[in-house]
Amino acid sequence: MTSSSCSSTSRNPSFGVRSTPDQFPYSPISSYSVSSSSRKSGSGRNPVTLVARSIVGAFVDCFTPPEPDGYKKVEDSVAPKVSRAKSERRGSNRGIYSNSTKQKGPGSMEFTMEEILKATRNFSPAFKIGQGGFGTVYKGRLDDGTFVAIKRAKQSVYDKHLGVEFQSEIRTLAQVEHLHLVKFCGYLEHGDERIVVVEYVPNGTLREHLDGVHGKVLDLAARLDIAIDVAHAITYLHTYTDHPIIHRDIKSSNILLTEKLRAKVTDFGFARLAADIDSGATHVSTQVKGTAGYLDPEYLRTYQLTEKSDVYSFGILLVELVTGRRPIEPKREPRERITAKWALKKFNDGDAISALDPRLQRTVGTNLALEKVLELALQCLAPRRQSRPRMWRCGEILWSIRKDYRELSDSDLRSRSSNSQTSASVREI
Ligand SMILES: Nc1ncnc2c1ncn2[C@@H]1O[C@H](COP(=O)(O)OP(=O)(O)OP(=O)(O)O)[C@@H](O)[C@H]1O
Repeated sequence: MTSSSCSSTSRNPSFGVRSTPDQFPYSPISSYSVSSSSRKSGSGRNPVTLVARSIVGAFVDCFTPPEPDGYKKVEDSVAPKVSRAKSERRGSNRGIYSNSTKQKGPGSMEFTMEEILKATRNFSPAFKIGQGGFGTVYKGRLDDGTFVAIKRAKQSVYDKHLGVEFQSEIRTLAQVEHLHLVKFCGYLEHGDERIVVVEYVPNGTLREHLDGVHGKVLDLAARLDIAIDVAHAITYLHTYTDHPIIHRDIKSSNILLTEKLRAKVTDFGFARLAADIDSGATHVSTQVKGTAGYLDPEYLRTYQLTEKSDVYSFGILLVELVTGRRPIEPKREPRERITAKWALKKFNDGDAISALDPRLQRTVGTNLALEKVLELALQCLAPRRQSRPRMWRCGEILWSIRKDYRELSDSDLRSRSSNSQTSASVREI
């Protein structure tokens, strides 16, 4: 098998591909419930209320004013330089990916420049599908007919990070395989060129769908499916063998959708193996990375990176899913600018429904699911990481929310159809 394939069997065994792609080490539990009445009372005794209050405070304390577009990457800005020891450790990996291993053997994941140029028609602008922090993204077609996304690093990324980020993304992508993570197809390191080839996911990003770019509004059932897919993908990363992987940049523009509106998490540029992070005696990360609006305030304060930082970003994503709004909306009136703070205050006041995306239909099932999703978001956004649930637990809770939502929607549908049958027979009489 050559690199011109994006099937899982093309993996180079030396990367240690996991053999169980979509295993999910737990079963759904339907015992999760929300008592909206106790929350409404605002007595302050309900732990959820207490957490809500401290979260609202934390948003005020920790919020960093956004760049004009509200979505600028935070990169290296507050962080000390990578230690020499760390750079050297990373440098020692170069042999795996560098041009010195240019001979392509069976099972190689290294593409040739010719293959890339052919697939993108010489990086034709007509094949360009996106632009991100890493560089330009092209849609390409391999010789076997497979469509792929070809991510070409911009020069500044290469200059600034000396390929570290590239190698980080390659190392991570090559090790993971899960139905809801974009599949890695291969890479190219050639002179100043750094290129990653991944599975092409055809239906745009979650953010585009929430913005209505693709026409049809995502209904709540699809949004719950997406939340569950993402929870499963991150659980997989966090429970990855002995070395949990922390994604570090969970956000709606990093969730790609398939034609069936199922999610695939992408952009491992910032991902780190927990072993990498914790290799120093201090357990302190050397670089703060992520996207404004999604960043864990405790990570910002302490530089300590754990899986719970992804849980925090996931909490922001949950709020985005039910409100439809971006995490930061600079054009809104001040009390609505930080979406999570605004929505959780509504929830805390017993008025969650007014935070619901206005394009979603208001039904009993929708209201209940909305409340439960916001309660979960509240837990994910707890200021102290110890109070946040683990990612697998988020998956379980969401599974249960979806189950209840489906049951309520079905019974709603049944009662509507029996009502319409009754009125039809009344008319006949
Ligand atoms: N695998 C893919 N399949 C289809 N389209 C993709 C794929 N990967 C990226 N894209 C498109 O290219 C765009 C840019 O992707 P990229 O991951 O480089 O940047 P980003 O996540 O949007 O931004 P940043 O890197 O700054 O976080 C995406 O928004 C998406 O439209």
